Amino acid sequence: MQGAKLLEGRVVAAAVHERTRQRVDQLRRRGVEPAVIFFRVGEDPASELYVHMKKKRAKELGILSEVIALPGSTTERELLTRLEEKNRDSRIHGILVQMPLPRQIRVETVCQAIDPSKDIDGFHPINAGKLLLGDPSGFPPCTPAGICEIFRHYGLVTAGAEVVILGRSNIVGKPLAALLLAKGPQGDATVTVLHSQSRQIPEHCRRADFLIAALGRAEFVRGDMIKTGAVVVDVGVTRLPDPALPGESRIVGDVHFKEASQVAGWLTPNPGGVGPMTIAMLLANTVKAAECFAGCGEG
Ligand SMILES: Nc1nc(=O)c2c([nH]1)NC[C@@H]1CN(c3ccc(C(=O)N[C@@H](CCC(=O)O)C(=O)O)cc3)C=[N+]21
Repeated sequence: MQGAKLLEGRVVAAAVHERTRQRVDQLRRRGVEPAVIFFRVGEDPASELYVHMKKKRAKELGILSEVIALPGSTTERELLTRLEEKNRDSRIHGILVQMPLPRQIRVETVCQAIDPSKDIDGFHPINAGKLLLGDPSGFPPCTPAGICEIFRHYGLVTAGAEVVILGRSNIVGKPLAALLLAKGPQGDATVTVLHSQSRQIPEHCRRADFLIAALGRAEFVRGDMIKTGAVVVDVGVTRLPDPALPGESRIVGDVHFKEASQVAGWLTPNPGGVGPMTIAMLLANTVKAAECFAGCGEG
């Protein structure tokens, strides 16, 4: 057995972007200019890169975007004041606050401060609740939604399958479990969520028809933890110094790619897998917010 087929997030993301661009054009014909605000607090090279990529993509799709970069010393109150301004601004359809945030700013407070109808990350408790209840009017979190979109694109059906998720974060593990439990061809799964206190992790993993690694530990998933022919999705992003290029870093996922590619049936590359999907779903959510605002939503 060798040579897992690649789940090319970059290709799927391009298809999502194309549909988003058509929706932007439709909105513009009706006089609505979709617009998004990206808040960034403090100096973090990775955050700067991510926000830059989001802004560049938004521009390509005809979505207006503005980056508000605040100093690392910004207080929670100051950030909330800036958020409230944008909540009230009817020209703005989407608001994102880039994570991670400096210590003095609480993530929960910030997530609750964003108007749920502009919460394109899907982090507000209202949107988290809608997700859990299967109410499609909310915003699904972008990384989990992107993973389901990859499955849909490649015709991979999770209905009835054993899905094992490694990691229980509020951003990936928990919302992904909710999406995969929902009714539908990219749902209806038997979901197991593993975490740092779980026992017999390799045994659980070996039972998985779909294995999603989102725990943030470099190359945690080895070949012997994967069922032959399984679908393996690597969400992890650990930056390690690149031995080949001194001073540079390289991305290492949560999956040992080489070993996994000998056993898995399908595998996401990393980079080029889940990452581009996160941005694609973020901009799709922005357009959904603008459509809802304009009263022409697709639901
Ligand atoms: N409020 C908030 N929402 C987010 O969605 C959010 C966030 N904060 N904080 C950080 C994480 C991370 N994230 C990524 C987006 C794109 C790539 C991506 O496109 N990565 C490229 C590689 C880029 C590179 O070279 O580093 C790839 O995987 O091919 C990765 C990671 C969004 N995040």
